[in-house]
Amino acid sequence: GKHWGYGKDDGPSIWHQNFPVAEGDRQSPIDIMPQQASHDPNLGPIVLNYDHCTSLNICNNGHSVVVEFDDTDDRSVILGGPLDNPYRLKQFHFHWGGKGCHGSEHTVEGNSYASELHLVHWNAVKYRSFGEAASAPDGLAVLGIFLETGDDHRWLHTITDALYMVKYKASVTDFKGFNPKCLLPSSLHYWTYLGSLTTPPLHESVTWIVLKEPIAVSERQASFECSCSLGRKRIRGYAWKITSGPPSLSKAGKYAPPIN
Ligand SMILES: COc1cccc(N2C=Cc3cc(S(N)(=O)=O)sc3S2(=O)=O)c1
Ligand SMILES: [Zn+2]
Repeated sequence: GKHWGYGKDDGPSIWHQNFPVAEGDRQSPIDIMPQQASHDPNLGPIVLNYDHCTSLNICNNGHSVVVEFDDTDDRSVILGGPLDNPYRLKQFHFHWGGKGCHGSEHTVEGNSYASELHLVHWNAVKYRSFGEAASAPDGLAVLGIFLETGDDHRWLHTITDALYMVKYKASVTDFKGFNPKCLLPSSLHYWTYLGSLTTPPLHESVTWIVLKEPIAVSERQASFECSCSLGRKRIRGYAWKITSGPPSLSKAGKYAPPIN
C-alpha cells in the first residue's frame, strides 16, 4: 500500500493526501471528556469470550507489533455493550510512545497514557472477510485498554520477550497459547463511540470500546521500543456522541469479572 509514518513529511498531518477519509467526521483517536459522556442505560456490559482463543504469531509490521489470532470460527469473540452481534478477535497490537513519553492514542481530558492496547475484532456475521469488514461502518469493534506505568505486569513480559524476536520490520515469529484475557483490568467499565482506524487506511469502520481502568506495566516494560515507528496521530476533535457503559456489577457479583 501507500507509505505513511509519523514523521514530518509522512505523518498524520499529511495522511489526508493519500487517505482523504482523514478529513471525515468520525475519525479516531479522540480526546475523551468523561463529563460530556452521556450514560446510556440501554448499554449492557461487554462480554469477552476468549477462553478458546488461538494466538498464532507475533509480527512487527513497521507501524506496530501485532499478535494475530485464528479467526476462522467464533472461538474468541467480543459481544454485548453497543454490539448487535459477536465480533471475532483478529489481532491485538500496542501504540507506544518514544522513550518514556506517552504514546496512547486516545486521551482522557487531554491526558495521555504510556501506551494503548487495541484488540481488533470483526463482524463475521455480516461480512465474509476481515478485509471487507474493515471498510464497513459496522465492520470492526476495537477494545482499547490504557497502559500506565506502575508495577511490573506479570504477563506482559511474555510479549516484550517475544518482541526481541521481531525487533526489525517485517519479522514474524510463532506466538502460540497467549490469552489476552490476562491483559484486562479488573473493571470493564467503558466508553463507546463510533470512530475509525487510527492509522491508514483510516476506514470509518470501528465501534470503539475504551475501558476506563488502565492496566499497570513497569517503566521497563513501557520503555521497550522496536523498530516500528513510534508516534501518535493528532487528536481529532471529540466524538459528538460518546456513551459510557453500565457500572460493572461485579461488585454485586452479578457479572463475574474477567479471570486475569
Ligand atoms: C487485511 O488487513 C487489513 C485490511 C484493512 C485494514 C487493516 N488495518 C489497518 C490499520 C489498522 C488500525 C487499527 S487501530 N489502531 O485503529 O486499532 S486496526 C487496523 S487493521 O484493521 O488491522 C488491515
Ligand atoms: Zn491501534
